[in-house]
Order: sequence, then structure tokens, then C-alpha cells
Amino acid sequence: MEVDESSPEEKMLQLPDSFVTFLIQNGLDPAIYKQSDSTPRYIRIKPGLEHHVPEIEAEINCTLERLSWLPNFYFLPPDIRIASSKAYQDGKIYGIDAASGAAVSALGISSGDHVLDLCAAPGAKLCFILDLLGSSGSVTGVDIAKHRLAACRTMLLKYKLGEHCRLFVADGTTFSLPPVRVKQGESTLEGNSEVYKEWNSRRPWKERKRALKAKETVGPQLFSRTEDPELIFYGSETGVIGLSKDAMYRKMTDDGIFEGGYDKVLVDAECTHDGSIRHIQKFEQWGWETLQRRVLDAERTDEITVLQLQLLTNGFRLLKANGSLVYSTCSLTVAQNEDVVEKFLSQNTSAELVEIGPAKDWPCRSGRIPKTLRFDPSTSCTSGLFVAKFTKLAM
Ligand SMILES: C[S@@+](CC[C@H](N)C(=O)[O-])C[C@H]1O[C@@H](n2cnc3c(N)ncnc32)[C@H](O)[C@@H]1O
Repeated sequence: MEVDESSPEEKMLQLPDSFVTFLIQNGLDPAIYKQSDSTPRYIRIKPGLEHHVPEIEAEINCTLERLSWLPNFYFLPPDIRIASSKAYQDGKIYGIDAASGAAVSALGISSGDHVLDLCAAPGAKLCFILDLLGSSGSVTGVDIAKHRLAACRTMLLKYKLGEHCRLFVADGTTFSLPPVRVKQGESTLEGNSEVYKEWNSRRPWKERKRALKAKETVGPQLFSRTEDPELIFYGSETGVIGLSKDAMYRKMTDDGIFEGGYDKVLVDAECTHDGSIRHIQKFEQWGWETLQRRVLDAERTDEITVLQLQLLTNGFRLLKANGSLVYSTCSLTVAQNEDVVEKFLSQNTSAELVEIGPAKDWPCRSGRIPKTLRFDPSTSCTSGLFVAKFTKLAM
């Protein structure tokens, strides 16, 4: 275990003026971004392993404080590093901010749900969803960045959470594959077509050759927006094993989605991350000019809000009737949150904003639109997060 022993003055960050102006314009207090120890670190202990708390405390040499409003969440001082601890390496604990935990809790996951996580990587929320789901149902994780989704797969294997999970490298704005709903005693096997066998990290030679050929034809880019979703992981309980490839890649029709769509959808959309204090503080190493390009550039923000609306719209399309969708971002700007929600509602008459019941006990406040929530870093002791929950009306 390592402890950061720098003095309070050394921990104060010098933020660029343009970012300070951005924070003030968005009603945020710059002081909280300047202090590296302003928010605690949160961990979740895997259910059933709570009795290991004393052992974990002895190992990291600090007390774990239980968070009153989220089960199995604990907080610890921000300067305690957990990565070298045995509990972390053995997959007993994982780091996840409490506000992120709240966004997942807002989904109201029940056993047997088929859940879609449309922007899944690197996977902290996906792990929490799988933890809540237990031993039935499935989670489909989608992300456009293959290297980030590969990291997510490593996490699933480390925490032994992959049995009910599939991971697709795909564009969430067009992804259209339904969950596999296997009724007991019903075979998913169709005719004599090629079927999925037990998951293997090495793809068959034929498939690798096909992928290489496709890459040569389209050039060296990481992901082509028109490419079919690439399945990079599936667990033994996802219904994939024994399924024909044709059946797996059969897209959902709008009529089919009503009954066969996902029960719950999480759209934790790509954003400028300005609510995440830890993320912003990393720009000290990456260079503040990068912050200008990634966070403050108006043109990029415009592109991002278009992407967010497309992700939300497609996530909602894949939701079954009466299902629940949560939209979240770790930006605190109105443009990426309330404005996206407003536009989405005006274009989707079957979408209804719903109250997030447990939020009455959470340290958050209402967003500019009633029923939406904002975790403010300055008052919540969490990273910043915007959360909105919708249901699909059966029309
Ligand atoms: C805020 S992060 C998601 C964090 C994740 N939910 C977690 O808890 O670890 C946003 C993610 O959206 C992904 N993304 C960006 N554009 C996308 C698209 N068109 N389709 C799917 N994913 C996309 C990014 O690669 C990034 O991993």
C-alpha cells in the first residue's frame, strides 16, 4: 500500500483561466477542482465477501467507511492506493464512484433482466450491473473502442463476472442485435449452419483471415462505422453457445423490439468528462492544451451532443415496452444533459421521464428538468454525474 504524502499546498492545481471561466459559466465552483483530495475514493466489495472487511482494512492500512445510501459501497481517503492490494488483485473489490453506482441503481435491475449497456468500456458500471443481476438474465456490453472493450473483458475475467455477459465492438448509434431469450427446452440451433462453441480468446483461423481481409479492404482504421458488430466475448450463460451465427446477427425489427427488446438499457454516453474531478486533474500530466481541445472546444461539444442524442435514441429504440432506460453523463453542462433530454423527448412520443425512487436518500439535487438528477462534486462528495430515467410507453 502507498500513501501520498505531499503537503496541501502541493496538492493545489493551477487551472487554466479558460477552464475556470467554463466552470463559472456552468455554475460550478473551481475550488473543488483545484484540490486533489476533495473527493473520497469509493470501492465496492463483491456481494458475499463483506466478512473480508477487517482483512482488507489491515492490508490497506485504513478504515473502510460504509456508504449509507448504496449497499456494499465503502469510501476511503483519496490518497490510499488499492491497486497493489491483494483484495484488489484477487477481484474481491473494485473501484467505482458512488455516483456511477447510483446511475446503475436507478435502472432497478431485477433478476432475469436482459440489460444493454450501450457505452460499456472500461466497464465499472457493467461489473456492477452483473453483480446485481446474479445468476439469471444477461448483459450485452457495446462500445466503439476495441482497446477499451478489451480492457473491459479483462475486468470481467478478473472479477469472474462474465458468465452472463456478451461484449460487442460496435457503434451504439446503429447497434441492432436483440438479447438472446432462450426458453427452457428450446434449442437455439438452426439447420446446419455454423454455431458458437465455448468462448475461446483465440478466434478461429478462418475468422481471423476474414477480419484481416476486411481490414486490408477498408484501410487501417480501428473501427469502421458500417462494419458488423464484432463479438469479442461471451459467457457460458448468455445463450450464445449453440446459437447459429445467422441467428446471432439477426437484427431486431421495430415490431419485434416491443416484446423482444431489452428490459433495461444504460446509455452512459461519451461526454466531455468535465464533472469528473479525477479526469480533469489528469490534464496536468496530459497538458492543459489537450483540455482546451477535448473539453472546451465548442465544435467538439456540438459533435458530442449530436452523438449523445443518437446514442440515447438508439438505446431507447432497443428497449422493450414498459422497460427502463437510464441516460447518464459525467459532464455537468446543460448542453450535454437537459438539452439532450429535451430534444429526445420532443422526438419520441413513447418516451416518458420517470422519477428515480431511491434518489430521495442520495446526496444529489434535481436537474433543470424535474425528475432528472445532478450529483454536484461540491455537495455530493462524489464525482459529477447527470442521470435521467425513461420508460417506454406501450402505445
Ligand atoms: C463515459 S465512457 C463509458 C464508461 C463506462 N460506462 C464505465 O462505466 O466504465 C463513454 C464510452 O463511450 C464510447 N463510445 C463513444 N462513441 C461511441 C459510439 N458511437 N458507440 C458506442 N460507444 C461509443 C467510448 O469509447 C467510451 O468508452
